Amino acid sequence: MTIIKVSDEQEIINKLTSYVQKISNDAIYNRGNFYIGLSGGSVVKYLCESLPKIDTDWSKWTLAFCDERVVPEDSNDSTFGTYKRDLIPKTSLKESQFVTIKQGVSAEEAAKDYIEKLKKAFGGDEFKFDLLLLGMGPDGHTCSLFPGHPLLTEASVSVASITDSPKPPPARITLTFPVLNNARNCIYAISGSGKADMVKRILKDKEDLPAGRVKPDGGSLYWIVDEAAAVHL
Ligand SMILES: O=C(O)[C@H](O)[C@@H](O)[C@H](O)[C@H](O)COP(=O)(O)O
Repeated sequence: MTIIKVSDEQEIINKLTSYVQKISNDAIYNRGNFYIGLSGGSVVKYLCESLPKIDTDWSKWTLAFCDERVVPEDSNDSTFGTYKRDLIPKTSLKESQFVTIKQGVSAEEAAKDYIEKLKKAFGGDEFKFDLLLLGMGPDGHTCSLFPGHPLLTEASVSVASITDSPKPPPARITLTFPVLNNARNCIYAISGSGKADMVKRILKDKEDLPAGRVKPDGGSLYWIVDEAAAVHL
């Protein structure tokens, strides 16, 4: 694991630009494509600033979601909806390059459908992402994997549904830990004093919290943390 302390959010954005550029171009050079998993929350604004600065072959990108809210795409709560509005226009990405959730169905149905969509995208049932971009909530959750929730030990499915998310909206789908820990690279982008306690508990005290359970087998893990969030490290 590599902890990268930066001064502020702008530096988080700059670091994301350089890391995602290197990882994406390595993937495209070595395998001809790049599979990235996107999160919601504050990481969205970082990525909508950093990704358009990248020099890459956008046509080789497949973009999926580490988790997604089960809401209409035009809802302000839709993670894809936000990337569609704030990222796509700044790049040559097409909507069809995004693996999006089925609309108008239950969270359970959306999760099952998402597995089928990922199988098509990856050409098989091993979902090995080149990069997952992750956030962490103040309670130590990541994706839609929350402390004390039964999904923390879910390993029989790659994508699970939740209808009691402590973070609204309640209905979501989420990648499960076997997929997260099968990634080649995972990057957390974390900022603000509101995360400082949890950053300390996970990175310094080694407490067992969901965001700390992301340890990609044979992959690389980076925590990009600004000064305010890293104050106790
Ligand atoms: O859809 C979501 O809500 C996210 O995927 C979620 O896991 C997010 O990354 C964390 O809640 C951190 O969000 P903040 O960075 O906004 O605190």
